Amino acid sequence: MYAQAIHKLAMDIACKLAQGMGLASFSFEGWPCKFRINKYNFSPETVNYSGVQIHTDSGFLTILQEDENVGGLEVMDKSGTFVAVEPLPGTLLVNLGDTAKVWSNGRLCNVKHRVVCKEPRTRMSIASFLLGPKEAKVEAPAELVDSSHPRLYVPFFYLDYRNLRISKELQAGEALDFVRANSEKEHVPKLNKRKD
Ligand SMILES: O=C(O)CCC(=O)C(=O)O
Ligand SMILES: [Fe+2]
Repeated sequence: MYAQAIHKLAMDIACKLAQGMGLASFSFEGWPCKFRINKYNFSPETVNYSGVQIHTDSGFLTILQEDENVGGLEVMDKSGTFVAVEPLPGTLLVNLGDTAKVWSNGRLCNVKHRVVCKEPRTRMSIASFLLGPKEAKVEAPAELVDSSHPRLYVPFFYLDYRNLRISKELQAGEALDFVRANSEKEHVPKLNKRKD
């Protein structure tokens, strides 16, 4: 089954990322996946218009199966320039989200991206998101925190953070400012407390 295979792949990639950071025994058990099939009804009227506005993904990592024929995905590079991702049949594309940035204590980058209508053809994509832990808080493991790498973000529940992004309408990673450690913004304590 596609969903099972992609979930396993997402877990494998996450484990390899953790291994690469010296955390060979870190487990992503209990980090759920969510799947979304995107259909863009692009037409002559929508050419050059936005299909999906600039955003980061809120979870840990995303595996994108892009349309094999119709491009449109653009990824922002370090200089702030959008780079088009051309369709490449037989490949999957992986990008990291806000949760990866927090979990890695700022070492991994949450990539900004968007979809633009390039041509008047229907475009499909499948996005598979490895989100944040369901029961535990999102936080950098102790191994990634020391005096030269102080903890950058206060631990939070993934769902609270996702709701914060939605309520503040900050979809491109700016909501991370609200969970920054030593933030002078007042809203950190206002992250909704979970009832359980
Ligand atoms: O359709 C795409 O290529 C990207 C979709 C996307 O960024 C998303 O669903 O978060
Ligand atoms: Fe996305």
